[in-house]
Amino acid sequence: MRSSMFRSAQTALRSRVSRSFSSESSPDRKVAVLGAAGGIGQPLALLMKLNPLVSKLALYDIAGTPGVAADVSHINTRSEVAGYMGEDQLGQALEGSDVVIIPAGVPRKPGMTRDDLFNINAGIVKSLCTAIAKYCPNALVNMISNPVNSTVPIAAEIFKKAGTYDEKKLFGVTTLDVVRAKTFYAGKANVPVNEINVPVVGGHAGITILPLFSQAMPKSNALSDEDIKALTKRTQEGGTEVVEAKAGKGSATLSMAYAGAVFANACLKGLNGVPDIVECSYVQSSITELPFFASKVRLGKNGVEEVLGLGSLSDYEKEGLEKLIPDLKASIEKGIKFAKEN
Ligand SMILES: NC(=O)c1ccc[n+]([C@@H]2O[C@H](COP(=O)([O-])OP(=O)(O)OC[C@H]3O[C@@H](n4cnc5c(N)ncnc54)[C@H](O)[C@@H]3O)[C@@H](O)[C@H]2O)c1
Ligand SMILES: O=C(O)C[C@H](O)C(=O)O
Repeated sequence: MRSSMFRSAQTALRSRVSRSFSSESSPDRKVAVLGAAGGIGQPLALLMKLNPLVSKLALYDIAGTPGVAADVSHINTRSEVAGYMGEDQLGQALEGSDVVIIPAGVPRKPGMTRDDLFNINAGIVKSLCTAIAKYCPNALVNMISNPVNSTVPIAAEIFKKAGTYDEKKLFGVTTLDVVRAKTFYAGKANVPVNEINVPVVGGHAGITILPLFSQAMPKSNALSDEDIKALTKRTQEGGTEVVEAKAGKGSATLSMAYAGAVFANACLKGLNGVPDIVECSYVQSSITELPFFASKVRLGKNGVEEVLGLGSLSDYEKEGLEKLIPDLKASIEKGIKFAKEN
């Protein structure tokens, strides 16, 4: 009698606990991080381990993942963690993935542009995307490796060649530009940083990064045209600011891991059917003459549900948009050419 009372009390307690951690009842989701032992990869692995929407976390790199995986796996959160090292284990890392995040590749040093990374990173992205097409063709791909303006078109071409391309599932991660725009705007306009929304459109390099401060919410009347120009320039050069401060030790890693985790979380929520998930991302697009463009995107069960338009732009932003088109076009064409020829 007492033991059956004890058992039913235990069952009630267990269901109360599982209700209070509603994530435990959210669907199983596998996330793979490719380049997981790197400067971005490690803190991103940590942040994804903290995400209750993740049930399996696969950490892949060419070296160093057993240690990172062992370390992260001791954290008492939902996901099971496994490390995979070397090409032989790439298939296993990818199989069954819902979201694949790619921060694999070399970072900039002072004096370099993101395009200077093309020669090395294009090849890395090509081989990783070839494996994605084979082992998890339905996964949402979050591309972080630079130059994003070219690596996303490369990925699209590789998937087309493999016959698995779905434009709804390929994303260039430009969230760090949004994170920066919000931080810099809050500092200047003296508004609470956690309430700010600023769309950033275009691409992810120099003048192709176009923050739309005219659409910033909450609005601030305290900013002059000169302030907006300075904020725009700082957002466009945010990556270079970090590269120079790190003085040869790489580029943004911690803020990028945060931004990557924010974007992956949005993808997971969309997959799980949470409504109204909108983030800026560099995706296949028809809102300008360019085949790829970053703008606000509504995320859903299949990835991109809707690519949102640009909204109304200030004259300064219209000018910025016109200027960025040839730059971004050239980077897209370079990526496509590489993928077609290699
Ligand atoms: N999209 C963005 O906003 C953004 C922001 C910051 C950095 N980045 C880019 O992210 C990339 C990574 O930066 P990082 O600072 O982490 O560099 P890092 O050198 O610290 O780490 C890169 C990792 O990639 C791994 N790697 C190399 N080739 C690989 C392969 N074939 N398969 C799997 N892993 C491989 C390396 O072993 C290393 O661990 C760079 O290209 C950088 O420019 C993009
Ligand atoms: O600037 C870089 O090279 C890295 C990244 O693209 C960034 O914006 O921080």
